[in-house]
Amino acid sequence: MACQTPIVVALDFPSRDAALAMAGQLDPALCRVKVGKELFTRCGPAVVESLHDRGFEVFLDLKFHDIPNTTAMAVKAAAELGVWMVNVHCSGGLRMMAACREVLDQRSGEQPLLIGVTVLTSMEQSDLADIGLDLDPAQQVMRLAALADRAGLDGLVCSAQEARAIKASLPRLALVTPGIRPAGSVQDDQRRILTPAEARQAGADYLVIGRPITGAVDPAEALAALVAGLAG
Ligand SMILES: O=C(O)c1cc(=O)[nH]c(=O)n1[C@@H]1O[C@H](COP(=O)(O)O)[C@@H](O)[C@H]1O
Repeated sequence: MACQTPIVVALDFPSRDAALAMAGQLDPALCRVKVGKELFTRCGPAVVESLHDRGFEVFLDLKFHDIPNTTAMAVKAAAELGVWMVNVHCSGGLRMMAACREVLDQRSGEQPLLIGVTVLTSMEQSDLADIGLDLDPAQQVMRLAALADRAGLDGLVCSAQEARAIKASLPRLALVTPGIRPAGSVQDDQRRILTPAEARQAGADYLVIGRPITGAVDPAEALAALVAGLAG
C-alpha cells in the first residue's frame, strides 16, 4: 500500500542490520524512509534494495554537490536505483541543477523527485556569516528557491519556518522539511525547527524526522503518535 502520510523517517544508522531492525518496526503505509550519507557509505545500494523489498519508498539523501556533469551522473545513478526522491545542493548553481533535470528528463520510466537543498536546518544567521553570506537564512533560502524553480527541480529541502513564504511565491515546488521537533523534545544540532503540526500548517509537503522517532523507546508508538497528531 502506498504511504498515506507526509512523514519520512531518517534512518541514520551505522549498519544494515540496525537500519533494517528500525525499518522492521515501521509501517510503509505510515512513513517513507530516508537513507543518508552514513548508512549509504557503509552499506551502499544493497540497503536501498532491502528497504524497497520491505515496501518502503526511499529518499536517497546524499546531497550531491559537484560540477554539473558529475552531479548529473550521480543523480542518474540514483534514479537507476529506483529511489522515490534524490537531492542536490542548490548552491551548486543553476547549470548544475539544470544538468540534473536534463539527465532525468532523458530517461524513460518512473523518475525520482529531484529536490534542491537550500540552507541546512542546522544553520542560523551566524553560520551564514561565517561562510561569507551576509543575509539571514530566509533570504538565502528564497534566493536558492527561485534558482531551483528556474532549473526545473521538483522541490526543495528547507526549514518549515520558510515554507509559508516559498509556497506563496513558488507553489509548484514540493517542500521537504527536516528540523521537525515535537513540542518539548530536544533540539539536538538543529536550529531552524518547527513542530510537525506547525510545519504542515505552514505548507510543508514532507516532514523528515529522525531522532524523535528512531531514538524513542518505542519508535512504532512515536510514529503512530505523530501520525495521529497530524490527522487531528
Ligand atoms: O536533506 C536532508 O534530509 C536534511 C537537510 C537539512 O537541511 N537538515 C537535515 O536535518 N537533513 C536531514 O534530516 C535528518 C534530520 O534528522 P533529525 O534531526 O534526527 O530529525 C538528518 O538525516 C539530516 O541529514
